[in-house]
Amino acid sequence: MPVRRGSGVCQISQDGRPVDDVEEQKLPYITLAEVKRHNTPDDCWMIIHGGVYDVGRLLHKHPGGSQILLKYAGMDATLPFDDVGHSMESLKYDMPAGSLKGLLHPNDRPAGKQDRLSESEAADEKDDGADCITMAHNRSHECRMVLNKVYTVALYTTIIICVSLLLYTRLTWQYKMGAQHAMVHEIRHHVEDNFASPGTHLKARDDEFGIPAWAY
Ligand code: HEM
Repeated sequence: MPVRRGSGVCQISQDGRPVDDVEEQKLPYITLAEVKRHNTPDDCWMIIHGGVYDVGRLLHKHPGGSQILLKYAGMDATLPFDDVGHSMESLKYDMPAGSLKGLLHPNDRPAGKQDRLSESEAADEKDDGADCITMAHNRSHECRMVLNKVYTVALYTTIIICVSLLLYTRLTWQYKMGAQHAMVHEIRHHVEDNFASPGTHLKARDDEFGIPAWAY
């Protein structure tokens, strides 16, 4: 007998307990071929998380509309069901009572996919979750390692460029100064040779123009 619980309906066993556990309901296995046969608006089944549901009575009550459900008639709708963000609770409480016809036959389950409906397999799911967290952790660690390398290479490149610029500036400056010194020497000798006795008033001129001693 179906009764309302929370926002939806759940099944009650013969001794009056709510039947949440699928194993308790002794559901039959249903093959994929059988599910595929129920693919019309009047006879619409679909597989969600390993459970085979008759969604006929949900069609016109479904908040997301009937069209979207019909799109997956006779098919495994687990991925779109999850993508939209439905919770597993939704399957239990929003699905009209008696909609769960059976479990998808193990031979027809996608490899590596767990049936979330039985407890032992729910435990496996937990492990899967832990695996996912470990994988995500490892990935983020790898990402950080790669980023560290990128930052290190960028830092060394910047240092090399700065040092090269400094060296270049220093060499250019030295070259320019050398050329200036040579010019000053040349002018001085020219003036001394032609206009003055060595070292007389030119020294005064040098001081006047601020030409330092090291320039000679
Ligand atoms: C067969 C079992 C399903 C049940 C019991 C169910 C139940 C619900 C419920 C209760 C809502 C409104 C609140 C919520 O987002 O949880 C909803 C919304 C919706 N559902 Fe489903 N649904 C089922 C399957 C599907 C499937 C297979 C699809 C395909 C993509 C789907 C698409 C949607 C969409 C698009 C919305 C509207 C979401 C929004 O407007 O935010 N549903 N469904």
